[in-house]
Amino acid sequence: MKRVLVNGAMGKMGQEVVKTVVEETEDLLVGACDMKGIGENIMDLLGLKGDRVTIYGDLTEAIQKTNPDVIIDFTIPEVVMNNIKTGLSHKVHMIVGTTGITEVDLKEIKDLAEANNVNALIVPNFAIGAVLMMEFSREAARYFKDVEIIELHHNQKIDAPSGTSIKTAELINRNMNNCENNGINEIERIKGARGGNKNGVNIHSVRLPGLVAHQEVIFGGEGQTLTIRHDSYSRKSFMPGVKLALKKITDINGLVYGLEKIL
Ligand SMILES: NC(=O)C1=CN([C@@H]2O[C@H](COP(=O)(O)OP(=O)(O)OC[C@H]3O[C@@H](n4cnc5c(N)ncnc54)[C@H](OP(=O)(O)O)[C@@H]3O)[C@@H](O)[C@H]2O)C=CC1
Ligand SMILES: O=C(O)C1=N[C@H](C(=O)O)C[C@H](O)C1
Repeated sequence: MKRVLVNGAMGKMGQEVVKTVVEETEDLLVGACDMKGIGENIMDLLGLKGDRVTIYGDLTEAIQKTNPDVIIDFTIPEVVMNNIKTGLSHKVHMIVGTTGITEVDLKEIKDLAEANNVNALIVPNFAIGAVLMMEFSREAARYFKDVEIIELHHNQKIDAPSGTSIKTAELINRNMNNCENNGINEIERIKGARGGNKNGVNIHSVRLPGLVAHQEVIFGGEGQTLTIRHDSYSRKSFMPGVKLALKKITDINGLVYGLEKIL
């Protein structure tokens, strides 16, 4: 049984994770941290049965008061690296779903995890379908020279493009040597109309109420296109991945990036 602290516990993902840890795992929720509900009992707030779990407003204090084995972080890109450093330096394993972690950050996380003899599992997308969509896209990239990504999310999402689309572009780029430029001098009449570009792959971000988390990867070739699409219709789609991460966090060694590595 692991002692679990959820950071960002009152957010959209955090609440779902808290419920899942309490109701669907053998692990023990010992702490919660968020900017909302500080001092309150999250069990009451979310209508859950069990002992009191206080919401702290400061991660260091939460760690000191609750002595967790694992922190699950779903906060915001601006603070996630600080959270990871705080957790690892207190020798707590980190499971991180929050976006905004760069390749440079990953190197720093790896070193810190190893120095403190704890593990960090960084997962851009916990939905198994999304992991497969990324894997299939990486494979398809061997056979096409042109690709664009459309990612679509709920209108409360603060960052763009999504972490998933960035990881997809990185994976595609490893297998596609020629996705940089088709040689046309394009005229972009409205700035941003052609999206942003990561590793030679254009990414277009849609934000609308009604959506949860969706992505299309469209490959183009002569006379044909191949579309690989994944849809998360509810945040429940991420929970099997979170539970798997919780199960495996003590078995991995140092830093692991991506759910596919522990499937
Ligand atoms: N890997 C995956 O599979 C998934 C990843 N995500 C990512 O997870 C992150 C969270 O998403 P979501 O739940 O939708 O976002 P929310 O905005 O709903 O939740 C974030 C929560 O973190 C809180 N928070 C902000 N700063 C801190 C801090 N310093 N310490 C503790 N808590 C803090 C926020 O409080 P307040 O609002 O008061 O600032 C809020 O309650 C995003 O980066 C998102 O992209 C989302 C879904 C799946
Ligand atoms: O903010 C979200 O909702 C999501 N964020 C992650 C991302 O940016 O890729 C994962 C998923 O798409 C949901």
